[in-house]
Amino acid sequence: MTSQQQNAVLVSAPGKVILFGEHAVVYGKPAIAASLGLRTYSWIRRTNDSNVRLNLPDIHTLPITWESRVLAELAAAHYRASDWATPAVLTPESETALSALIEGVTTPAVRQATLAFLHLYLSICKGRSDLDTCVRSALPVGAGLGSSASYSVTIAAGLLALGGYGEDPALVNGWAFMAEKVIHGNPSGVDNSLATYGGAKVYSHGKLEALGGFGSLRFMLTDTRVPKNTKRQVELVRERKLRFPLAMDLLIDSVQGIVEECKSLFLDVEQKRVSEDEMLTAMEALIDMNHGIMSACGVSHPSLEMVRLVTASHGLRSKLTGAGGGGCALTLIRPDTTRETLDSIKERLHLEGFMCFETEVGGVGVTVRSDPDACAWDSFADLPAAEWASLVSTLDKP
Ligand SMILES: Nc1ncnc2c1ncn2[C@@H]1O[C@H](COP(=O)(O)OP(=O)(O)O)[C@@H](O)[C@H]1O
Ligand SMILES: C[C@@](O)(CCOP(=O)(O)O)CC(=O)O
Ligand SMILES: [Mg+2]
Repeated sequence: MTSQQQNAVLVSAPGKVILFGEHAVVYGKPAIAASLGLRTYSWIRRTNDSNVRLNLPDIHTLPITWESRVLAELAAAHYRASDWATPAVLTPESETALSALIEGVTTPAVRQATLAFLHLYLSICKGRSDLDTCVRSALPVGAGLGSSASYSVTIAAGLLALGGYGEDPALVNGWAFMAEKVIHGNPSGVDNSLATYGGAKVYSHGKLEALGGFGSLRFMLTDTRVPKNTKRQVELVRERKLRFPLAMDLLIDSVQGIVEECKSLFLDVEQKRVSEDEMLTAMEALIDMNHGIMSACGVSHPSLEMVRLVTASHGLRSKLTGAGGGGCALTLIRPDTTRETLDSIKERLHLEGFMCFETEVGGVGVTVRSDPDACAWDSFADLPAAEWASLVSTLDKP
């Protein structure tokens, strides 16, 4: 633990893209995922105004403010036994107590984010610090790119650093997982692990293993802008699994097979047993198979099928990525795909109201800065989107 408390921190953490294994990973199967170049930024500073303020300009216009005294009383009543060094889940009793603090907040997205923040603040800071927190993301929120996990990681890392409890990634990841539980219900842990550690990895049972080969692939992401909620999507799969266990267990096992096939493909390329071209063709088949299984699990959406259709008409393969039901699709770009082809795919998808982008994968995980320049961001919340994007693009270059 670095014992020095900070007055202000600027924390950032990446979103993620899942290549294979979403949903099945909730049932203990491995998943292949990588961090994204798009990140969430949390700016947290101490104040002496007897308040705790949370500003979430991406999803809520006004900051939400609590008196620190009220939070300290709540911490004494419900968080007495909790300890910053031991990540703990939000209990139903504490949730009821916290809900009373956000009675006026009716939007589910804002409630989930606020509850997650309060749980971390009360566990780690125990209501003892007056704080201003502002979170802004370059990621689309609720689109399958792990915004909830990068949000959780930045809050956890920021509160731990501000309290002088150091920057231990395992601890940050542990608390972020608890915040993800507040937002998702039953997360696998893949998203918060990627947001904490970054890179291109295989995630299995809480552990990450580096995966060579992934970084050399090129992808396009398409945000269908159809809103989805991960908690609901995970529940849908669970309901279907309860209703049809014999069929669903086999589908979930097949996803594990796809992940294993992908791992061995990367190995084959590394050891020159297959050519790059053969690997890409096989990868395309795996993308089709994984998407088909997700569709059979009930988590596709007509908008995602539209992305598949449009990209397939230009010879490219796509699958949903993340929880599905809307959100993003991932398209594998072949090295011989021309700029004109990509432009015409994007043009066609824009006509559907979708947004396409290409971004780096495999960059750094969470970073915490406490230098005055980075932290004196008084206009953090108010900068117009374009200026804000150009400011953050200068930070966290891997
Ligand atoms: N920048 C942000 N500001 C406030 N809340 C956020 C932000 N990013 C994520 N969240 C929280 O995470 C939720 C989205 O999580 P989720 O449904 O898992 O989608 P995803 O993780 O795929 O973006 C939001 O509804 C909100 O509660
Ligand atoms: C569906 C799932 O596998 C990934 C969810 O990712 P996202 O919240 O849609 O970015 C759930 C999980 O792993 O916790
Ligand atoms: Mg999420």
